[in-house]
Amino acid sequence: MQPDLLPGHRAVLSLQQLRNISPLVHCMTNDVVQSFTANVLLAIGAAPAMVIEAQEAAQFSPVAHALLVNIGTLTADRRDAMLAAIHAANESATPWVLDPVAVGGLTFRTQFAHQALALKPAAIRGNASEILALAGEHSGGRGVDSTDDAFSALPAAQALARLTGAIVAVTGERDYITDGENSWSVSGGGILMTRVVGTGCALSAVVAACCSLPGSRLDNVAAACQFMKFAGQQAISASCGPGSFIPAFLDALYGLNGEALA
Ligand SMILES: Nc1ncnc2c1ncn2[C@@H]1O[C@H](COP(=O)(O)OP(=O)(O)O)[C@@H](O)[C@H]1O
Ligand SMILES: Cc1ncsc1CCOP(=O)(O)O
Ligand SMILES: [Mg+2]
Repeated sequence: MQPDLLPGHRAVLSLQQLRNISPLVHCMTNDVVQSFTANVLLAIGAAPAMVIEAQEAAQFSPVAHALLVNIGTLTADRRDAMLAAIHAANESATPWVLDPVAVGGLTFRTQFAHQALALKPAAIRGNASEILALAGEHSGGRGVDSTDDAFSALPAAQALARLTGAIVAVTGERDYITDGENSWSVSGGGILMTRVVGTGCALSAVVAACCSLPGSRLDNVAAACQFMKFAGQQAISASCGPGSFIPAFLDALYGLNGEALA
């Protein structure tokens, strides 16, 4: 059975809090999406900082409102820096989010992802193939892209949430967000969102921002997914291909307002 859609008023509440607090998000993300991720956070009203040196990362994560760990271009040095940042974040109760890019097919990042899972992420955001792989189930995946359907990965997302205590968001044509017991679905967006690089990675950064907000973490993570779906859909209407989508998407995130979301 499809979970209920996140009610509009829940997304509105999260947007108000996001704009009031403007969370500072410590991003440890991949080389491909640094600038896009920073621009998405700024456009929506949060504040990015990409701090990656191990000693600085451990110093910075306790100061930030949230930490993003994205394994898209993982190296041994980055793994060490990420672990240092995660441990420091946990000591200061800073929520951290895992984006398990292309987990499953590649051994080094898969080992790291499992090591990180034991360190209690507040949320995990991935495409369907990534969530299936992380949950130890048979999955497809083609490089960083999913070949599985998000709804088919919902049981794996629920199992992963119960196992780790994280909110798990599995994205695709519809997004599903679960704490293992309760789940929301989020609709919107469009296929053009998969024809530019970094929408998933940037969503994970927005998820991190929303994990720092007061109230229900399940609802706040679902709201993050709703912001991106909604802005994506608006941007698709206003653009004619990937090139014009990106500026339209940033404009739509900047212009998100409660009235439209509700
Ligand atoms: N077929 C689709 N239709 C509408 N939105 C989509 C579709 N596929 C992905 N999205 C949206 O694109 C963004 C990135 O999701 P996804 O492609 O699943 O992640 P990733 O980029 O990590 O593979 C999310 O906001 C998701 O909801
Ligand atoms: C193409 C690519 N290669 C390594 S990380 C990365 C970016 C993936 O971005 P997203 O998961 O948001 O599509
Ligand atoms: Mg991804």
